[in-house]
Amino acid sequence: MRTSIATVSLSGTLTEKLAAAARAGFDGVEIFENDLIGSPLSPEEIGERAADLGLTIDLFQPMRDIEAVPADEFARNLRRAEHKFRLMRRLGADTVLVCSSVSPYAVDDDDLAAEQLRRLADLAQEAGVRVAYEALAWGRHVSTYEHAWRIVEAADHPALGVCLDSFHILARGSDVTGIESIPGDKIFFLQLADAPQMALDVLQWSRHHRCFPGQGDLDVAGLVRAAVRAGYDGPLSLEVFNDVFRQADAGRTAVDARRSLTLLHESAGLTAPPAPVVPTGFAFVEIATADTARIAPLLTALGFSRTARHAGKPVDLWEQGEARILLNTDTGSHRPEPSLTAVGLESPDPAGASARAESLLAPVLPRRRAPGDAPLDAVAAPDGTEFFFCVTGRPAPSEGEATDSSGFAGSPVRAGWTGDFAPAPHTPAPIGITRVDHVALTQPWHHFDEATLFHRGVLGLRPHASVDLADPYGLLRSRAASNEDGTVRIALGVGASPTEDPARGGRPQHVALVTDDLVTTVRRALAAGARMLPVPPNYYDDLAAHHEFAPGELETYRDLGILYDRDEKGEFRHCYTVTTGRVFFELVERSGGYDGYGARNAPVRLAAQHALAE
Ligand SMILES: O=C(O)c1ccc(O)c(O)c1
Ligand SMILES: [Mg+2]
Repeated sequence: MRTSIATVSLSGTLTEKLAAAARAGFDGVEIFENDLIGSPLSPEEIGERAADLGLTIDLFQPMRDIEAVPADEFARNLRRAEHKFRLMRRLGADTVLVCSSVSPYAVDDDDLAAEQLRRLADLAQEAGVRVAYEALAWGRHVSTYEHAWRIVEAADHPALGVCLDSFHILARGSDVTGIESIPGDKIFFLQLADAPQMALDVLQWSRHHRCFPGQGDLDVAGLVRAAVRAGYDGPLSLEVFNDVFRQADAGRTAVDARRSLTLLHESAGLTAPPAPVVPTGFAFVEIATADTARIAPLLTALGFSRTARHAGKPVDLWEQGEARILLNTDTGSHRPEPSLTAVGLESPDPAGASARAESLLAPVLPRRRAPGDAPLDAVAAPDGTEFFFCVTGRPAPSEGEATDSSGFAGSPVRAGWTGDFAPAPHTPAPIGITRVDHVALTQPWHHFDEATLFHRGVLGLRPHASVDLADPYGLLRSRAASNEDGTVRIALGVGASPTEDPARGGRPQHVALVTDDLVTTVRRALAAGARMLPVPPNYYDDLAAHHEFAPGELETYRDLGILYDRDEKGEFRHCYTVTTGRVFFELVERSGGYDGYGARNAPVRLAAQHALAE
């Protein structure tokens, strides 16, 4: 279906908003009156600008407090409407949105509302425009779509229909199946917005916390399906009032919005992008550092060995079990401190994953690869982290196929990305780490919703509930996304962080590593010289109040700085290294199907990191 976006959803001047919407691939826009009033361009010039950009003006809005008012008030409203209808002709907009009245003069009289809307529609018809009546969830007497439709049906005028807005409908918990009994040609417009579930006054909720479909908790796709079944064939238009988007870069927001609509088309059973490809594990985590000496000793103490070096680039592969870390010293001058720059995801279909990413407007990265390297498909996430779709340990090609000088088969059938690496002599000294558990990526505060949608839509992960974690200097919001069996887990965090140091390039990220026996692994790490994060004794007093431990168990945890959590399924033991540059490591032991991340311990960890950074 055609796509549209309300100018209120984007930041900037009207011309900036139009340009951003067009660049992101929208077909049309809803023009908010305030954007027009504040523009130096005449209505004709705005219409021309939109047309030059290939955008239609699908809606002009809003007109307020029109209906069910005393006669003298209504006469003034008609005068105002006449003026606006002329403006719409100059602009080239043929539909106007009329919100249900919030006026103190409005009376609870459906017959009067229908009669006055009919007279408004007469005037609109003369001016060659149509009126779409929308029930605001906080309308004085009309606050549901069913009620708005009863009035429109009674008015029975060809230039009068309803505007359905998913926020107003779903925020009130209305049943959307009633939409199917509205004739499709009387649904003049469909506005779409999602929102996180909040126990908030509905007006405040609507004006500040709307988000793009797929970023909140409302079933926007179900509503779209109902409207399509009713026969609606107009644009799917995003109308998102959001404090963050009002400040963010309009170009980026428009791309995020357009991605949301593509995913909405998919979940509503309309057109679908290439199918999602769910990753099946971590292939590698890449840390960039100008100087490997900054991080190599820690990796060694954690039991990693440098097993291979890239044939053509200054990149070392460090391995232990199935945990693989790339140390990349090709950082340029802007990233001297160790930082987490890329994640390799095991993909059953890298080309398919890349095709989906591209159709969802994810920035597909230039290959920057030498001829002969294994092809790697990669995209940039909203925080700049590069995600590679790869296959590790692809079976060696059969006898007789061409091999290159390194002994590996030539492209395209070669041993996956590891085929680009030449083995390095090493003596393994593992300490029990088996694989990567999760990667924690801190997000720029104004890209959190975008990042959630990206990880779900582009990477094929399922987002979990968002949790708020107390930090001595603020609140950290964290939201994990994972595949079904938990072999890929990414924790997205945003908010103040005690160890944030802009001079070092931002907040720390971390890599969590799995061990089946944390106590033994930590002892070995400490013996090998790893510096672990000290945990205050008060934490263990508190732990003793909450749980019973075997004799000596709690003391062991206290000695080693191990944190503990339990859920209905199992137990979680974890601890942290100190931070190096922008990176630290977590060691985790999950047992019995524990599915969380130790959220209750996060405030202690954040405080401990802060204490150390002082
Ligand atoms: O918040 C408002 O006033 C408002 C205005 C126009 C809309 O379409 C809407 O959904 C809300
Ligand atoms: Mg609306």
